Amino acid sequence: MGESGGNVVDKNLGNLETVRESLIRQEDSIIFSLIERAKHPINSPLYDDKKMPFADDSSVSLFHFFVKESEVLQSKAGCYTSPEENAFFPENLPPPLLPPLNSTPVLHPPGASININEKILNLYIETLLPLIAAKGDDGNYAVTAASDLNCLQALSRRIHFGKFVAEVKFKDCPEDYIPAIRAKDKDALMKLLTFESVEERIKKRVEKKAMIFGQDVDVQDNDNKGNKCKINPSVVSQLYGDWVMPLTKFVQVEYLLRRLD
Ligand SMILES: C=C(O[C@@H]1C=C(C(=O)O)C=C[C@H]1O)C(=O)O
Repeated sequence: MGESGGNVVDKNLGNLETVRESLIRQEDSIIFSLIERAKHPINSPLYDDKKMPFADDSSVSLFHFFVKESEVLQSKAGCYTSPEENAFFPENLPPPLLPPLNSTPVLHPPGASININEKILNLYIETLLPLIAAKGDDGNYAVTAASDLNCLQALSRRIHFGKFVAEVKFKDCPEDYIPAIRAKDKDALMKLLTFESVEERIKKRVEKKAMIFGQDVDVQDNDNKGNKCKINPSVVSQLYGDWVMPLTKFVQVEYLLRRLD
């Protein structure tokens, strides 16, 4: 679960720089999880609700079953008491078995419950998987599902971190945001919170990280040029540009719209 480096939950929120540092650290988690997933081919029967009927519930895929049951366990262990974690199947999750830690909530409650995991899940299966996993079937379905869960949780954590980014931006300059929030002007909010130069730097950095993290390392070979990458670095840059950053900004806008409730 969460390892966003400098947990923002029970410290004060810090500033935009601290929040951005956490996003940078989360890039590593996302890229490593994608590299792990790329070890296996797509394994499409895993996602098919008709190919793997279960005795208890024949209408869900093994993937769905794996994610849902993992979240049941994680919920009992208290994972979803953290505002950084959002479940993919939040309905009817069991309560934590341990008493909650005392922490001061950082997020404004109406925006804290924003959850766009359904969108993330669909995009992951429909769009991202075919870009990072080769065609084919190696039969390792359960291991593949565990790997999917890691990718999904890393992506979800990063995208929903937009709530913390938005909170910091709002606190820094409430006078800029309040008129746009009152007017429910999504375009104006999007403009206020967007920093194009930061986004360009992120796309370049994740591409470079994917190239470095995805190399084979040989002790005798100092020059890794020509090494094949385990995931295509330009796909990671595309993933961030077309998807991760737009969704993080979507979360930021949704959060800000509820900021004065
Ligand atoms: C997260 C931020 O807000 C926006 C979204 C970004 C992202 O998702 O990485 C990057 C820059 C901003 O346009 C930020 O300002 O750091």
